[in-house]
Amino acid sequence: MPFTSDLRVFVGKNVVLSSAAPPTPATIETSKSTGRVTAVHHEARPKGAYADLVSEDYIDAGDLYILPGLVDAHVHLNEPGRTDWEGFYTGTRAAASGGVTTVVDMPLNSIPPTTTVAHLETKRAAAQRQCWTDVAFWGGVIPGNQEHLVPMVGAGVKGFKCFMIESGVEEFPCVTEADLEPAMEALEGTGSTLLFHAEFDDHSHVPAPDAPSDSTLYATFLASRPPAFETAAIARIIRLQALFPALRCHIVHLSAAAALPLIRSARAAGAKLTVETCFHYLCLAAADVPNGRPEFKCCPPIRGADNREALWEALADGTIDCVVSDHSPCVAELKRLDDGDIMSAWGGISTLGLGLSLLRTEARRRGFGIERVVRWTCEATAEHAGLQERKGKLAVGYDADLVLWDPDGELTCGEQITKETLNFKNKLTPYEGRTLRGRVETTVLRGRIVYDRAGDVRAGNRGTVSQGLSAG
Ligand SMILES: NC(=O)NC(NC(N)=O)C(=O)[O-]
Ligand SMILES: [Zn+2]
Ligand SMILES: [Zn+2]
Repeated sequence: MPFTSDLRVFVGKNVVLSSAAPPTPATIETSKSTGRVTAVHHEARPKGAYADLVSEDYIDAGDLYILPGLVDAHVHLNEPGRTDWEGFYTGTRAAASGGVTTVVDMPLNSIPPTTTVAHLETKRAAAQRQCWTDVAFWGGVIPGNQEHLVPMVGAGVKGFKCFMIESGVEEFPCVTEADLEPAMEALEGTGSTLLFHAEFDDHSHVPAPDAPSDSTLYATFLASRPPAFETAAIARIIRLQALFPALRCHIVHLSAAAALPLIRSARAAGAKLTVETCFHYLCLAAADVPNGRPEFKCCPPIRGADNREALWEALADGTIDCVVSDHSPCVAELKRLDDGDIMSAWGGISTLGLGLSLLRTEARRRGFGIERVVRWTCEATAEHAGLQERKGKLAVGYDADLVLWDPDGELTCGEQITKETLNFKNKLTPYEGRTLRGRVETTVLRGRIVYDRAGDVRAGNRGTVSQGLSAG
């Protein structure tokens, strides 16, 4: 009987179930009560095969592709404390509008930062009933919080971020090796992961005598955070990791291609080292950054076009595991839009909800199929965040998190006046005015529509907040 059926079916001609195969016809059966995938058939079954179902439970994607929902493993939602920069409601809504069904929140920029179990609970409480996606949390390692780390693992954080250079917010100081060693020792046996903001100024870098000094020039900022900061940090990480080989170490937001040989040789020697880069390092280049535009400021910086292409090669060969947004917004005043002072502006780029279209646009130009994009933004990020048993692909037992996606649809990022496609809170982004190819039409979280481009986000279909080892 239709009214008693627990079944909801998604059917498509072009379905990417995982990165293992290019788009193929498929039928995905889901349970409305559990929100999970219950069966996958490798054919597009007609409505007649499900005669009992009411039409809203038989969703035919037609010419749209069906992809797994993205897992964005690096997002700063900043609530509580800096909710005017971004919050759970607006941030996850922006995520859902871009096909992201899970975000993993960074431990800093909120007040308090996620550095104790009590602070984690404060953040979870703030997130309740606000989220359009599933949300999980990274913890933080700061000087002096080492006794809080193992309890935070027990409370469900997916790993820990630390900084090797100042973070930009005083509540989240950077660590020295003296802080790191006990933290790594404490974490080594837990199965957790340590994430490094890998920039370190060992003062070996001497600025060129003709280095620019005008603080509105992008070149001034670029010269102030050279690749040597990243290579020095990564060399230290590799050296430290050798002391704690069972602890997986992860480099967040890699920008400098100069560090790739170090990473390759450490991995070849068996180091448990993983790496992410960001949409902006793959889609932008220093020469395209206008002066006086701090929307393009992030740390480490966007470098040259050759560097960008070397990052693509490293993605292709698996040296870089995954791609994330590092959505780290702030209010307009701190971006110094009034005077364009990039040196004083907040470092962080806003991208949440644009990543799939951005990466697809650039990947296609380089000959990569959509299944590779699924690898880098769904599967590998789910693995990195320890969510790979429920998230990142469409298979029996997995959450029914999926995206109906138009490969040819145009997405214009924020027209000057309406900025209507930018769903995050502070509508400042380096992509403003760009037209991308590939557009999310509908986002489904655990079998329920949470975003529909035509109808916008539907009230009442909210995500839930992670309480434990899965995002849900
Ligand atoms: N305090 C921050 O949010 N920093 C972030 N800022 C960037 N990436 O510019 C980051 O992840 O390091
Ligand atoms: Zn960072
Ligand atoms: Zn970040």
